[in-house]
Parts: sequence; structure tokens; C-alpha cells
Amino acid sequence: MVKICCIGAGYVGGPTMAVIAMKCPEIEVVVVDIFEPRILAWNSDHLPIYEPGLEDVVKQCRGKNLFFSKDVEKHVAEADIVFVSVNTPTKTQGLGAGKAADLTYWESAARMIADVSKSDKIVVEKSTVPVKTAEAIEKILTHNSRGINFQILSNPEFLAEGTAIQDLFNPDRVLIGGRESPEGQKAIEALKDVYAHWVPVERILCTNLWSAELSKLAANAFLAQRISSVNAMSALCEATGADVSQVSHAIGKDTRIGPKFLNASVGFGGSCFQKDILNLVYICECNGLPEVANYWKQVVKVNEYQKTRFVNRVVSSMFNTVSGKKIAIFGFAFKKDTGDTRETPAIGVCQGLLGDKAMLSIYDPQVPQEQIQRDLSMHKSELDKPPHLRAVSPIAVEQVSCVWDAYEATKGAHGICILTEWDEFKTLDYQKIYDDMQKPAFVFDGRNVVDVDQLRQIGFIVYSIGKPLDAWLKDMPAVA
Ligand SMILES: NC(=O)C1=CN([C@@H]2O[C@H](COP(=O)(O)OP(=O)(O)OC[C@H]3O[C@@H](n4cnc5c(N)ncnc54)[C@H](O)[C@@H]3O)[C@@H](O)[C@H]2O)C=CC1
Ligand SMILES: O=C(O)[C@H]1O[C@H](OP(=O)(O)OP(=O)(O)OC[C@H]2O[C@@H](n3ccc(=O)[nH]c3=O)[C@H](O)[C@@H]2O)[C@H](O)[C@@H](O)[C@@H]1O
Repeated sequence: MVKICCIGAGYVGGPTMAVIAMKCPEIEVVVVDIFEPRILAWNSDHLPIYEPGLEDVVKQCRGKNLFFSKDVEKHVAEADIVFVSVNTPTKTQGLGAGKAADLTYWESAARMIADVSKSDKIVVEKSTVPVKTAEAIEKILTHNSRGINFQILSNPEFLAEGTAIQDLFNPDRVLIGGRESPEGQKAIEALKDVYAHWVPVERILCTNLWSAELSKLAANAFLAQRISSVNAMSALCEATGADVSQVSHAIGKDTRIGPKFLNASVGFGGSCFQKDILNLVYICECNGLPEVANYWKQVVKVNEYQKTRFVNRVVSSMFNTVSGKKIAIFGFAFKKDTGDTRETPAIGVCQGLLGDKAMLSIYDPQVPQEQIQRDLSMHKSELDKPPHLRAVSPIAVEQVSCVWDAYEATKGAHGICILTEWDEFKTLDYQKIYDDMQKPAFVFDGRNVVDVDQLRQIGFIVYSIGKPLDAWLKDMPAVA
């Protein structure tokens, strides 16, 4: 029986391995992690991450050919294929701080693999890593190998949170990079055999190591660039009276452009887009390509601009101050159908409003109060660390309350900011909400989810990203 071990039971390791176990009943899959509470949660009825469809897959296989364990070394030693799916955040200190990927967790995993291995192994980079990481990993493994043969493959993951299970069931492509040597090609074939259980072979792309590593960074950079492009257009739409949804629809009809990923927003979030672009920027700089680096840096800058622009719209619309005013925040997760808040634009927007002394009442259907308080009070360098490595605990932000109901959040509020596109925000009883709010009542829709005309008829003053401006806002400067 082929044995797979995956180091890192996070948003990628957990769902990816659960799907491999489900699709390959004859393979034993063990997911290991040094963070014990996460393993306990994977073995419980309350999985550590919210992802539609995940629970069903885990329940089908757990205890049969899918296991979650904190016994990292034992399962690595026994495995034929070791996936490494540990976190690779942006470095916060030292060389490349603020841009380069922090490979501390990766390196320690690689050293441990070398230490405990007693048989040949295929080591698979699942984490997103800088180009040429495989070379460094190879050096660590071979220098400590005691004659054991390690083959390194790059097999980046393209799933998106909120749709992880459907992305894994039906991927656009699976990418496997390996050495061009016969041993490298044999390793590629072995991993290809795993995916071929359910992925059509023409969708399994095999490349050299560096193409696979770079393709992952390039894919995320292209996706994020589309969002920054449409967000840049949204500012121009507001200035000219064009409607960004109509512009997106019109350009998306061009088959060369395509309709997906053209929704203007308060900014992109998530653990990867910013980190991976900064990583790409750093690699370009290190390779003497400052023009290329600056090109990609601009994608992140526009994203920051979009969040600041949104906060400025809120404050300038509300008589240039939100001090002491209750503002309801609808949604805190970085996108719908996930409880993940890493790099969510909500953090920047809430901090901007708190900086102007607003009182925030936050409602998100999936994000618990402790997580919101932690995100708003902790420094980013602490947040990037796994929970067990954090040096400080969060101190509650007094101006913030978290509620479990959108109606509760809006009682007595002056304004509403919609920061995540949860479906339920489309169908709320906005008349009831309006009746319970201070007047004038404002809605700032950072995700274009509400029916602007309907809300204006009720009496709301509405700002919706990239849409023709309310008469109220027309004379206000875009940047206060
Ligand atoms: N979150 C996402 O949607 C996607 C993430 N990725 C990439 O996948 C990688 C993992 O991301 P996530 O799963 O989101 O991270 P995560 O932070 O949810 O999970 C990583 C896990 O690795 C564990 N870990 C760290 N060092 C370890 C060690 N030495 N031994 C055992 N466990 C260890 C941590 O405790 C943590 O539970 C990152 O490189 C990310 O860029 C790629 C595609 C999608
Ligand atoms: O490497 C990763 O981590 C993953 O990053 C993204 O996935 P994810 O961040 O989970 O979610 P997306 O659906 O890409 O959304 C990212 C952010 O962009 C925003 N977005 C997305 C699409 C859009 O049109 N407009 C927009 O503002 C979302 O609201 C969200 O904040 C990629 O889509 C995945 O392919 C990739 O594997």
C-alpha cells in the first residue's frame, strides 16, 4: 500500500489530502501537524476550517484511509510520498523583510524529513515557494541523507478557499514539476498516478521544477492583477459616471479577456495574493529586474489605495467625521464561504475607521469574536505566526463589538459597510434596518451586493464601489 504523509494540516493540507484519500481508497493518507489543537479539531466533529463539502469528504474517509496525527516523525518515516504544505508567510525581519517568503517552517520540515527517513522518498512541495526553493531543499535533504534517495517535486496548489472541494474534485489543471533525470521522471509518474485516479490525464501538466514553482506565483499575480485593474477602473467609473459592473460585463464578453475575476471590490484579501506578489517582486529585484518588480508592486499598491479610498468615502460622506458614530460592519472574512480572515480587507478598513474613532458593530456569519478582536489588535508580524508561536495575546479593542445578527449590528447605527459578499446580505430586510438606524442612514457597499436603486428608494444614501455616485456624494472629494 502506498503511504502518503502531508506535513501541515491547514487550509491546503487538510482538504487536499482528504480528497486524495477519498479518490484513492487504496492509498493511506496521514496529515500531521505540530499544532496539536488543529489535529484534535480534525479528529473531532468541529473541523478547524469551514469549507463547503469538506465535512462530508472527511467523514467518508477518516479512520479508514485518512488519519490526522501529531506524531509527525513517525508518519514521515513511514511514508513513500511526503507532501510539505506548511505556511510560507512574508518575512517580517532580516534580509528581504516585507517581501521575501519566510522559509523557516519549510526548512525545519525538510531537516526533520532528512533526520527521520530510513527509506527512499518523494518529497512534494505543496506550499507556495520562491523559484529555486527545490534546489535548496534538495541540498538540505541530500547533505543529511545517509544514502537515502530523495526526489523533489513541485506540485503547487491552485484551490481557492470557499470552493476548495469543488476545485480539488475538478481542477483546471494539476501541475507537477520535477528533475529531467530518469529518477525525476519516475517520481513525476508516481505522483501523476495518484492524481490520475480522478483527474483526466490531459489536465495533468508536467514541467521542469522551476516552471512549476514560477507558474504558481505567476498565476496568483495574474489573478490579483485583474482585480487591481478592475478596482483601478472603479475609481475612474466613480469620477466619470460609468458603472464598473457594466464595464466588466462589456470587456468580459471579449473571449480573449473572459468574464471571471472582474468584480470590483474593496480590495483583494486572503493569505496568498499579496504575499506571493511581494515574493515575486523580491525575486525580480534579486535577479536585477527592477522594472519587472515595479510593475508587479503596483498591483499591491492599487489594492492598498482601494481600501484607503473606501475609508475616505465613508468618513467624507458622514460629514468628515465618524468619531463616536456606530458603524455596522457586514462581513469580516476575506471572501464569502470561508471563516478565514488572513489579509482580509476588513482589517484595513476597520482599522481606518477606528483611527477616526468610530464605534464598530461587526457581524460575520463564520468569523468568531475572538478572531476579529485578535485581527484588529495584534501586529501583523504576530498574526503571520502559527497560533502556538505567538508571543502576545490580543487585547480587546473597546470600540469594537461583535454580534451574531445583521439586524443587531445596525440598531442605532449611522452607517453600514459591506466588506464581504455573503449571500445573506442581498436578502436582508433593508426597510426594517433603515427604520432602526440614525438618519441620514448610509450604506457603503464594498462588494456591490445590494440593489442600489431599491435602497435609495427606502431612503438610504448609498455608495457602491465603481457605481454612479449618489447625489449626496457627488460634491465630496474621492480622497478626503
Ligand atoms: N490557503 C490557500 O487557499 C492556499 C495556500 N497555498 C499555499 O499553501 C501553503 C500552506 O497554506 P495554508 O494551508 O493556508 O497554511 P496554514 O497556516 O493554514 O497551515 C500550515 C500548517 O503547517 C503547520 N506547520 C508549520 N511548520 C510545521 C512543521 N515543521 N511540521 C508540521 N507542521 C507544521 C502549521 O502549524 C499549520 O497548521 C502556503 O505556502 C500557501 O501559500 C496554496 C494554495 C491555496
Ligand atoms: O494561492 C492561493 O492561496 C490561492 O489564492 C486564490 O484563492 P483565494 O485567495 O482563496 O480566493 P479568491 O477567490 O482568489 O479571492 C481572493 C480575493 O480576491 C477577491 N476578489 C476575487 C475576485 C474578484 O473578481 N474580485 C475580488 O475582489 C476576493 O473577494 C478575495 O478577497 C486563487 O484564486 C487560488 O487559485 C490560489 O490557489
